Amino acid sequence: MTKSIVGIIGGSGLYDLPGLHDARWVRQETPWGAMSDEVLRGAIGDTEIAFLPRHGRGHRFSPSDINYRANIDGLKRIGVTDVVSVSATGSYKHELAPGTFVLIDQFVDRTVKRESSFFGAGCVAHVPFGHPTSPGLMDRLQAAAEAEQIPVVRGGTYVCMEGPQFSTLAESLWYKSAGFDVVGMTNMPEAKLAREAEIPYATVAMVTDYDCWHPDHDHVDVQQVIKVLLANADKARRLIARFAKDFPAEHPACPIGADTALEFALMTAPDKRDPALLAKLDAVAGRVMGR
Ligand SMILES: CSC[C@H]1O[C@H](OP(=O)(O)O)[C@H](O)[C@@H]1O
Ligand SMILES: Nc1ncnc2[nH]cnc12
Repeated sequence: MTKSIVGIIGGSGLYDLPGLHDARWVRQETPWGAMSDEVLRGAIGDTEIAFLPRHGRGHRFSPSDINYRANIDGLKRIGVTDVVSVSATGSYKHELAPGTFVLIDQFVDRTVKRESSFFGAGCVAHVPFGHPTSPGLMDRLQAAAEAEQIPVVRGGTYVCMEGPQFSTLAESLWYKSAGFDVVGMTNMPEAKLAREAEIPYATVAMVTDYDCWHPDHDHVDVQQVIKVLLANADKARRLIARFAKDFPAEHPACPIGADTALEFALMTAPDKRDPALLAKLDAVAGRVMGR
């Protein structure tokens, strides 16, 4: 049996998680460098929680500067079995108005300058990623939302741009015409790395604006984003608290096998693997090393 530890990665506007018992901020070292911040450890009900503010307390890291590998590796070292990301996003759909929560089921990665894999020269791996978020976690988030009477939209495509500037009008119209639902700057490569680390991942996207395509909203600015974030932060915390409280003590197997993603993924022959890289992969790939 693997004991559940629920990881929450808080995005813009969500830099702590009040209401944890036995709460303490804990520093976690990783071979990939520094995490965005210390991790807030504690519990909600009987469920152990590890909360990480993605941009660091005080919002110190821009989306391109976040050390996503350190963040995911650090959570893995702590024993986190499942991760929920809470993220601010722009919307490409009239019906996904500011204040709407969307459970993301697909991503499009438009980032260009981020380390997006733990693997590479010396140990090559290809994990399946057709379904990047875990339907098991989405079911539980949906149930938590229903219990808290928080409306959520199930399913949506999140396009991840590099930023930090918001989109041009041409980009915004392009993403909208492609059928994407929301835009953000952070969930890639985070979700890819979680999959490589065999941690089921889900995203609650909080719509904060209509980006710049909307005829009544000429451009997006941070002030407007923060206003919507603050108005919805309480709702997000209630959703997370209920989700965590109802989470099973034993890690529930991911229905799409995100927690065994490395099973057939390693390509490099055992005798050709680079010992230095293997040493760094002890947490992420320890389960399958030596095969
Ligand atoms: C403050 S608006 C732009 C900022 O917010 C989102 O971050 P997160 O996903 O961590 O909530 C977006 O991706 C940008 O980083
Ligand atoms: N319009 C937008 N574009 C990119 N990231 C965002 N985060 C919140 N709103 C956003």
